[in-house]
Amino acid sequence: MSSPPLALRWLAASRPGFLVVTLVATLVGIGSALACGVAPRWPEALATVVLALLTHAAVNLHNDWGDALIGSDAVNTDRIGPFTGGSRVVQDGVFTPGQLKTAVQMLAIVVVGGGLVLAARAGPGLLLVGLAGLLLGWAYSQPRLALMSRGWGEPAVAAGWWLVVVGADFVQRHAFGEIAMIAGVSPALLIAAVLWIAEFPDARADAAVGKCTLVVRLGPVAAAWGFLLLMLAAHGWLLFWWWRLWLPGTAVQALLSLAPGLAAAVLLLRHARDPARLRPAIVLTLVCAIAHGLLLAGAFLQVLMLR
Ligand SMILES: CC(C)=CCC/C(C)=C/CC/C(C)=C/CC/C(C)=C/CC/C(C)=C/CC/C(C)=C/CC/C(C)=C/CC/C(C)=C/COP(=O)(O)OP(=O)(O)O
Repeated sequence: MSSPPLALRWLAASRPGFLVVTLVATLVGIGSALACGVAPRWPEALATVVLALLTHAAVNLHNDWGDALIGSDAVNTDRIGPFTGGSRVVQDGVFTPGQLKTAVQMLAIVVVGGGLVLAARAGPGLLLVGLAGLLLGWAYSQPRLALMSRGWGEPAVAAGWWLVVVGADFVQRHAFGEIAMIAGVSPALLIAAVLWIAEFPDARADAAVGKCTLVVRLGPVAAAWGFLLLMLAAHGWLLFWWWRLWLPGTAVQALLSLAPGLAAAVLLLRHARDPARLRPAIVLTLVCAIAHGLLLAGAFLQVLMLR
């Protein structure tokens, strides 16, 4: 059987399904600025979305490179594809680790170049955001720093996607926006929840190669309760700031994502020790994170339309 075209192979390696969370995070950031009355800058908004997606793709390829080096994906026989255990492009012989590294470097050049152009227009604050985000994405999988192996991977993921919301808002506003800083927290925590639940099927392989994620460190039962806590914290955060009138009245609709989130938590608590049965819970967590971001972005859009 002939293999798919090169472009499609690279697209598959970037794990396109997960890129949706980045698209949604940029929409939350752009929305928060526009809802505050900032006049839209559409070319910059488009550049924000494209650069953020390229950054996420680079981080995913870099992670496949890092996982290939430490061997976690190679020994992983429990993965629930396509959600856990990496893209497997190295293990399936599609690309070598060297090719992944070159692709990451090329994407990094494009992202830094594009980011500098955006920063020249929006202000130097974007350099801070961009640098912090790129460092987090790199340090997560870089074998010497390996945040993912030290129990720092989950906070790094939350921080990375919080920066996406704050950065997308900054590009529109040309300043740091408090609303984006507040609104970015719940989507960021829910994206960390996606990583958290995906660590359950991978835990055996991760532990075998010393990739001590929080799920490996806590063990399945405590980690399942931790997941529930994360769900409640994300939605509780939104409720708190909505109650304090910092978020628009329409933002309360984003609490609807608690339904799939709680369903995922119940399934996880039931099957924490039997991760092969977690596919529905992983899908529900993804639905929760994406729905939450879309409902929040939609809430900002409604404010704009009511003006
Ligand atoms: C030199 C200099 C100052 C440069 C700065 C240039 C600059 C301004 C760049 C910014 C460019 C951009 C994107 C501008 C647009 C405005 C935005 C959106 C700014 C945000 C800035 C930014 C770069 C944010 C990056 C955020 C991200 C996505 C960070 C990554 C976080 C992170 C640790 C992710 C890990 C995810 C992975 C791969 C998880 C899988 O892990 P694993 O457990 O191994 O699972 P599996 O086994 O399944 O593989």
